[in-house]
Amino acid sequence: MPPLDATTPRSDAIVAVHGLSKTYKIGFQALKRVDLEIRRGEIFALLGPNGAGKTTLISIVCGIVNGSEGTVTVDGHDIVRDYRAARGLIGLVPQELSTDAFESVWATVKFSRGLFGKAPDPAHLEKVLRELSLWEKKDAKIMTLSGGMKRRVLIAKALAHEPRVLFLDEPTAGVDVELRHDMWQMVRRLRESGVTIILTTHYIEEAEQMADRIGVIHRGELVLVEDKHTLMRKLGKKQLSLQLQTPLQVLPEGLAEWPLELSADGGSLTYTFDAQGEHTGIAELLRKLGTLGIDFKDLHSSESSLEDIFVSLVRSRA
Ligand SMILES: Nc1ncnc2c1ncn2[C@@H]1O[C@H](COP(=O)(O)OP(=O)(O)OP(=O)(O)O)[C@@H](O)[C@H]1O
Repeated sequence: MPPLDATTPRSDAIVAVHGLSKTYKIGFQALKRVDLEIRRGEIFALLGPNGAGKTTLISIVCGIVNGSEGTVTVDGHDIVRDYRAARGLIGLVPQELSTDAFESVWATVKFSRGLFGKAPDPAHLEKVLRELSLWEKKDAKIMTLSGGMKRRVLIAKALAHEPRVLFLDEPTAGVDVELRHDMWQMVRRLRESGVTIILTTHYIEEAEQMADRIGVIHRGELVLVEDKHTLMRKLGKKQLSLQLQTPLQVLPEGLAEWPLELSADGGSLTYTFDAQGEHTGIAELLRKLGTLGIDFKDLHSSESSLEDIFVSLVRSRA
């Protein structure tokens, strides 16, 4: 099925992926004709269960893995024909640090910039290190840093050559809450400075907090690309819970046609309805309860989270 993306006019795209497939040598197809356009200046979250193909997709765009079919351009530069120009626009924050542990923070970040043939710019590197709260550690050897600091070094390395597009592969996997929030703030600041951000994550909360748009990848297929708020509105459900004055033993017959659930103790009724629908049915339900003599002492409503939506999407395709 093609992704449900009616949202991206072409001229906006800073990364354009068309018909991208990847079959690994062992014959496993990790990506199936993926079409995706990332808009200039957005934060795009790529969600998917383990093994869905997120890292494969990122690795192809960054030139680490070769695609089998299809094209990818970064700001108009084809990643194969025009590799150096395309790669120079990209910063990649991988999951693991593979830098020499005996190097200082400053040396490793300086080296990263040099890799892209950029002229030395100590002022830029200082700015990056300061923004990541690494300036005090600039002379420390990588091996002496905490796990959180090492993560920051990964980001500093990726930003050393002033990329226009930053890929973050599971940026906050295994980091504590404080660092996670610091990272979110940093990502937002980067976006404000005009950098386009693409992140993969298992943490739905991260996508919910950060992303402008969300792509869901499942078994190598991009099954959906949508504006975050539209996604939550479109696929979200709302629930109305009523705390009953007197517990019910069973759901009365008069309510059989309503999508209602009675709690195990009979003390509350939950009504699930389409959050987007014009007609919620709440007024009728409350009238019906009145005529049946069912009184309630409290009521509250809740909306499904992105997590509920994601789980039901992936489940429906299992
Ligand atoms: N070099 C390889 N050779 C063969 N199969 C591979 C190779 N690299 C990845 N795969 C397979 O391709 C599929 C997609 O892997 P990928 O790492 O892209 O998934 P992912 O969505 O990033 O998963 P995770 O969230 O676990 O990191 C997996 O089934 C994986 O086993």
